[in-house]
Amino acid sequence: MHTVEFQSVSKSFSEKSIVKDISFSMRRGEIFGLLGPNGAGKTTLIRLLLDIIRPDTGEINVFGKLLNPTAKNRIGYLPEERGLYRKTELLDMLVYLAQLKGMPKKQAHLNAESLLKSLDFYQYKNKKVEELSKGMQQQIQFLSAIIHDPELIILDEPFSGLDPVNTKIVKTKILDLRAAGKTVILSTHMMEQAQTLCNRILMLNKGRRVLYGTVEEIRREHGRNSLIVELAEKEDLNAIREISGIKKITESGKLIEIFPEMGINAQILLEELVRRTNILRFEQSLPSLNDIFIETLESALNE
Ligand SMILES: Nc1ncnc2c1ncn2[C@@H]1O[C@H](COP(=O)(O)OP(=O)(O)OP(=O)(O)O)[C@@H](O)[C@H]1O
Repeated sequence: MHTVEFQSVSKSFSEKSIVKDISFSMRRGEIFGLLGPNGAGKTTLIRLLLDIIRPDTGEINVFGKLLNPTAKNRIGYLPEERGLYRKTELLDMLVYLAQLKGMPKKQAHLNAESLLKSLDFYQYKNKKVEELSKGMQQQIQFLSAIIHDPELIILDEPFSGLDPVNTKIVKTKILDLRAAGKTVILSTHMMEQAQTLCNRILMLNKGRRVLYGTVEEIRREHGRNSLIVELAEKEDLNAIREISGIKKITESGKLIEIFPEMGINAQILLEELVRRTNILRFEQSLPSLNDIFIETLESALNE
């Protein structure tokens, strides 16, 4: 069973098509990246998923069924526009939010205490939200999205406004959620975070699906099919030049990058290299998600 499944979903506002025939599915226990430039339709897609707006056509299933009020209590949402009860004390607010999602008060209390402790915020439990720094408020907002122990957690730009230390803390929390079998949707413009955290991604551009798959698959598909090799001895470079099927070799210090000719598999080339030279290290050169993001948008511009 998929945690979330969109089948040919489309949505227009005032006859302007915003989400165009989108299909994808999400598995339990994965971090799913929702990527795309400003205005691509990511928030609209999240609103569709949360049943805040309805699709014009297509079907959305959550936890294997059409979205219903019980399912909504199993979802946690950190919206892009933040909003907390500023005059309320931390612990009380978290308990209240969990109860709103159907959790009994006693359990809500236990959860709130445990989460506050996990971020080392327990000492602030009786502070009002407005007395906290912006970064702390941001983290409290994150906690308020998971206070009721949801199975599906939607995080819209969870790192915005956080310094590197707090970014790391939130990142660790997201990984903990995945380890606990939760499904996490991460909508972000921070490609580095998406690359390291996400199992799979969906990238939208102008409401259309332009990339979809595992990060690994997508990086390989967009790979340059080149090899980066560290040689024990520089003289080996001459031996490499004698290998047929190599289009180009570039050098950068101890590392060389070898570009095979069209139709030549990098793996076969590697076997030849190992036979003829003393290789200390090799890796297949893969583009970053950031490079792929830019390349995909640029090629869409030229269409
Ligand atoms: N309720 C609405 N009525 C009319 N147009 C809307 C509505 N909601 C969204 N849009 C339009 O849909 C498009 C996609 O917006 P959306 O907020 O989904 O993009 P996004 O990918 O989340 O962007 P960002 O990264 O900037 O947050 C935008 O052009 C926006 O103006």
